[in-house]
Order: sequence, then C-alpha cells, then structure tokens
Amino acid sequence: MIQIRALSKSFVDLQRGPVTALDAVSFEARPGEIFGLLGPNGAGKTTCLRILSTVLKPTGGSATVAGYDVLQDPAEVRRSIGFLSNNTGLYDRMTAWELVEHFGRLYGLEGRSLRERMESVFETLRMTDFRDSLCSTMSTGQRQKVSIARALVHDPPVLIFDEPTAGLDVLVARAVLQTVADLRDAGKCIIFSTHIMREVEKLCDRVAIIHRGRILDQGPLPELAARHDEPDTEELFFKLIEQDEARVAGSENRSESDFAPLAA
Ligand SMILES: Nc1ncnc2c1ncn2[C@@H]1O[C@H](COP(=O)(O)OP(=O)(O)OP(=O)(O)O)[C@@H](O)[C@H]1O
Repeated sequence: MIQIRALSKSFVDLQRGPVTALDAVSFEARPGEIFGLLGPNGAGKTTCLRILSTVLKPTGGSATVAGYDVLQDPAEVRRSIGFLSNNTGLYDRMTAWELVEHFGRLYGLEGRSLRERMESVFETLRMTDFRDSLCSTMSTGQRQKVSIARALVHDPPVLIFDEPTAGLDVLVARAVLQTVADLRDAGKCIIFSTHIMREVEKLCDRVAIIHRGRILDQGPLPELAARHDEPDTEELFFKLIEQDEARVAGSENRSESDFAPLAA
C-alpha cells in the first residue's frame, strides 16, 4: 500500500548549509498494519511524511501510496491518504459538523453519500453529542476527534499520524491511540511517527528506527530485540543511536585525516 525506495531529501539551510534530512530510506507498509517511525527530534520523520502527503518533493528515490507515485499522481495520492498531526488546524467559527462537511466537499463528496459518510464517522468517533458545538468552545479531546474526523471523512485507505498525541493529556492520548488501533483493525494502512517508546510497544506491528535521516533497522519489535540482543525498547533505541553516532564520528575522523598534511 505504501512503498518507499531509497527516498532522499536535502535542504539548503542558510545557517547550516546543506542538510540531508532523509538519506536513502526504504520501507513498505501494508493494509491492516501500523508501521511506526521511531526517531529523536530532527531524525527526518516529518520530512518523510510530508513527502508521502505530497507537500514536499523528494530529491531522490521514489514513493508510492495505494499504487500512485507521489511525483506522477499527487492528486490521487492526496485522495488516498488522511493526514493528522498534533497541530492540524480547525476553524474556530465552524461547528464540528460544518468543518468535517467542508473537508468532505473538498474531497469531492456531496449530497447523500457525504451525509451518510459523516454520520458513520461521527458515530464511530462518538462525536454526535457535540456535532453542533463551535470548534472554539471544544475541549482538547473533542478538537482532536474533529481533526481525526477531518482526516477520515473521504474514507482513505492510508492514514498518516505524525506524533498525534504530542501535547495531549494521558486520557485524550489514550483515546487517540485506541482510535488508531481500531482503524488498523478496520483494515487501514497506518504510518505512525513518534518518539515515545511506549506508543510503539503498544501499537506498532512493525517499526523503523530512524536517526540522522537513515533507517538504522526495521521489523517487528520482538525481532529487533532478538537481533540486537536487547529486550528493553528504550535501551535498544539508545544502543542503535549510539552505534550510529560512533559510525558518524568515525567517518568524520577518517575524512579529517584524509586531508591532514603529510608528515615530512
Ligand atoms: N524546510 C527546511 N529547511 C531546512 N532544514 C529542514 C527543513 N525541514 C526540515 N529540516 C531539517 O531536516 C532534518 C529532519 O527534520 P524533520 O522535521 O523531518 O525531523 P523529525 O524527525 O520530524 O523531528 P521532530 O520530532 O523534531 O519533528 C532536521 O535537521 C531539520 O532541521
């Protein structure tokens, strides 16, 4: 459902010069699975998800979503995904119903099919009791539900969650994670980025550990634990990051010595 091959992205940053945000990243995610992207701040998770949602163009490699290439068929890719981040915007002067209806229309739904789809989404997410409340008056949990409904209204086969629980209290975060699990059980293909180990342990069927734009390893968590002889997820994560830092330091030292003046 999602196929990424040797995906790369570089930025030119005024202060830092060229930045490689993604370096030959490859992975696949299937229907009925939650694929986790686990990495520290600046690892490249959001860059990868922005390329998948066609907001950014890759510098190299390829990515397809539901069979559509992000560069060749961006409109079909956008129709095939729902995107939720922790700062998805809502319009304060619209009610929950109006806002979700607005996004449904943007996706080309109308009339009876739009109404039936909305009723189903409001029912599934248990939003009917505040469907006529203005977004400005909602609790954080209600606002997050509206954001999820907005991402789901066109019934996309692929859902992308970029750190969806950041800034939420434990109860709201728990409800969001339960919704993500329910969507997986309903057959959706889900990409879930986070830096919270517990979320990966609870939710993800497979995970890619990403650091400095590279995937350090990927697979089901028990498989990674066995491969690296480290059953504790947090320790496993630190071990892979430390190994990678040592690799980078080693290659920097080597390249410095390549340019060192020759001994007399
Ligand atoms: N528009 C941009 N211009 C320059 N550099 C950028 C740009 N966007 C991202 N980067 C850099 O690319 C790298 C990867 O950033 P990205 O936001 O993808 O990481 P992340 O894993 O999502 O981190 P976080 O958890 O902090 O959101 C970082 O070094 C970041 O500073």
